[in-house]
Amino acid sequence: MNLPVVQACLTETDLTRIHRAVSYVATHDTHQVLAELLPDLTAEERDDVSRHLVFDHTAVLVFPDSLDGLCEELRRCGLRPGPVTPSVVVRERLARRHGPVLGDSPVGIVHVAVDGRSVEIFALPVPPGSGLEAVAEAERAAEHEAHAAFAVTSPGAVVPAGLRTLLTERGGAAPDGGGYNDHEDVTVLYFRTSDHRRFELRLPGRHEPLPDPATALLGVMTGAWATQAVAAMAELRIADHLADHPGLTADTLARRTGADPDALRRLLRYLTTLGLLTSADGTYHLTETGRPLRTGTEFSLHPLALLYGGPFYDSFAGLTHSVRTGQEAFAHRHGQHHFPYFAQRPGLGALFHRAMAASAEMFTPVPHLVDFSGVRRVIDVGGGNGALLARVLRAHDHVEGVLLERPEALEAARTQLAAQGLDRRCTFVTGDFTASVPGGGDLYLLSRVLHDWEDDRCLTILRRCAEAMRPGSRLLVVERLLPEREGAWSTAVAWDVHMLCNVGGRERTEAHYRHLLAEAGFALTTSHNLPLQASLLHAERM
Ligand SMILES: C[S@@+](CC[C@H](N)C(=O)[O-])C[C@H]1O[C@@H](n2cnc3c(N)ncnc32)[C@H](O)[C@@H]1O
Repeated sequence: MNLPVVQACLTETDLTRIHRAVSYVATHDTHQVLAELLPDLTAEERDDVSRHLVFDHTAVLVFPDSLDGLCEELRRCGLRPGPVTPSVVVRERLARRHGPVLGDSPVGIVHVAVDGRSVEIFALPVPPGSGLEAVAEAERAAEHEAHAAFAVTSPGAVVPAGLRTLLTERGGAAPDGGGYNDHEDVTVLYFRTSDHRRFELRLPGRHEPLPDPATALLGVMTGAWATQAVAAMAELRIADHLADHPGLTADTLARRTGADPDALRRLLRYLTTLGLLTSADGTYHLTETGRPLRTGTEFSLHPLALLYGGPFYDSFAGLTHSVRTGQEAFAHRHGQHHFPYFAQRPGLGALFHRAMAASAEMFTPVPHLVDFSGVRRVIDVGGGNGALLARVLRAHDHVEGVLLERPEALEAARTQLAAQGLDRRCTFVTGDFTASVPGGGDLYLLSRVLHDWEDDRCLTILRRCAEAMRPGSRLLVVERLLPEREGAWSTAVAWDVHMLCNVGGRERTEAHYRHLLAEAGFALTTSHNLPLQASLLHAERM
């Protein structure tokens, strides 16, 4: 007997993609999908998130001969398709990507139930001779419409707002459109993970849409304006005025800072939207974010605001030059590397050292993370204004210090340590760490030095240290570490571009430092997290 010939409506590839989606839904729970999509969230954060949402479905776009044929074929495979409904959103997205070739071809949606969840199958019919084969091929390769979807289970506005913040700021996901669907009374928000996978949040009710792509991009593009607004706030010492007299009006502030009242009011309004000030009834107050711009406080960010809005800002305009050539734009723009440039301009040099001290909070735990019992002498190589060495000497009375620096920086260090009564326990040495490093230390410090240089120069500095050290003596490295996973969020990623553009150095992963240290004769033993996303690497001279 001849069996009826069943005409396949889906290609083998599309059928496999549907089966893969079904098996994914059947074998993954909310936790597993979150872990796959957002590996940067901690386990606690994922637990928190999964209290407010559940994994609902995955989606796949296929290209059957016809929508009826698709449902028949799904049934033949043992799947139970629901009714086909038209998909306006996916049709529009396809039309945007492929233009008029799409004509008025419909796009259907059909859901297949899988263990209480579902697979959402979008289908663009591609009958033979329709001319849509190239569209199908391109879409299969790019998988633009594939996504995982979570249904948010907590009603109200608070949870969705918190989820958005956590997913974008901690999870590294980027908003990718969405909108309100009034048939279902659901708001759908799309996100892209850092490795470009797409997921969707389905929120019951109407919620603020995420910024449209152009608005989001404009926000990024105008970041330089924010840098300058903060620098102007620093130059005018607005934070000091408002800290001394909270609730000043723009007119009073203008009189006290010598500014134009209308222009200042406009600046203050912008700073308010940036979160540095609040305003009520025409009076202004500092926020917690604005407070570190006060001068004369420990860890004041005032000098850093001036530096980032000043010479480093100018050279950031040459970032494309840096990217084309691999050379720092600072030297291209100012004619010299920043160390000699600042050295010839004492005001700028002093500003640089004060700016480095602004982040000295990262050093606070260092004296307690290391065993100093057998340490008599600590050598701080490129010690800047001595902020780290001072903390070590203050915490450990029996330790004496040696600070190696360029001549112009040594005075700042001497003054700092003298102000704390520590200069008698410290020797100040002028020198060049690429030529030699003082011997006789039990412990060596290299804080925020290696990130200033490319690998070759780092190896030279590390080898000079190794030559000065006895086998078994220790080296501590303080740096911001790049995340090992490409695409993961970290402040080090932005600073790496700053190092490229302004300094000619780079930020590195822990593995990169381990490799450099090994090349120079050190074994990296442990690492600790420090405040401000810095790390302390412990290495031993082999
Ligand atoms: C980024 S700062 C870090 C300062 C300090 N260790 C800290 O963490 O605050 C780098 C320091 O290296 C010093 N430096 C640069 N080239 C040097 C050289 N060839 N020899 C000694 N010190 C140098 C600079 O003067 C600067 O103070």
